[in-house]
Amino acid sequence: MALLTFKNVAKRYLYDYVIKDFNLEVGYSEVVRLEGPNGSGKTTLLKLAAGIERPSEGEVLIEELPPWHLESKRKMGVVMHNNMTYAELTVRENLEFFASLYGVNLDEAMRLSKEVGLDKRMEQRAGELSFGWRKRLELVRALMHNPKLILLDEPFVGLDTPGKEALLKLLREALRKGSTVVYTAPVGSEGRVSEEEKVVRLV
Ligand SMILES: Nc1ncnc2c1ncn2[C@@H]1O[C@H](COP(=O)(O)OP(=O)(O)OP(=O)(O)O)[C@@H](O)[C@H]1O
Repeated sequence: MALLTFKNVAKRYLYDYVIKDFNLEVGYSEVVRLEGPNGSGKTTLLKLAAGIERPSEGEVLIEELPPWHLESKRKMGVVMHNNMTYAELTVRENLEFFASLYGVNLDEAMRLSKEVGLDKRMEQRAGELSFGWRKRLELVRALMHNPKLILLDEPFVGLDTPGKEALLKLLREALRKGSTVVYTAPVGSEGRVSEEEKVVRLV
């Protein structure tokens, strides 16, 4: 059984098809890079995998269930362009809130925070963090429950070298533990999650 399956998937908004007849099987401990120009449907594919959007045709599955199923949601960690952490809460409050939401111990969030240097910013409000530090917080928020499937929309965009290194540190650790990573990247852009990643080109 694959971890993530797209079976003859199409997505259209009104009459315009963004995705047509898309098929992909992603296995365990794999890294898949969805690469394509602006507007090719990368974000749409991630939204379909995350259950944020439903396909117009075909089927998306996380193991054997649709991605909007609660059991599927528990298996995934998602970082899109919009932040899911709360601007008005401090870093610590956000982590406490999401840990209770996921029903996990705060220890893992604290450990991950330390790995990327967020431990020194615990009392800062999330809304006051710079782009790169907010991204680190989003990543810790997405990884604290050890998801099997990590979905990231253009994770390298806007990060400086230390930011990219922090991102790769956490992702490589998750991969070693058996997680799968699916991420999008603008065509020709730099930054790779893994040497052995599978590249899916969109047009
Ligand atoms: N909610 C929506 N309603 C209508 N059209 C949409 C909607 N969301 C996306 N689209 C259209 O779908 C197409 C693909 O968008 P998508 O964001 O998936 O592309 P992308 O490859 O991620 O692009 P980028 O690299 O610019 O982020 C675009 O033409 C976009 O205008």
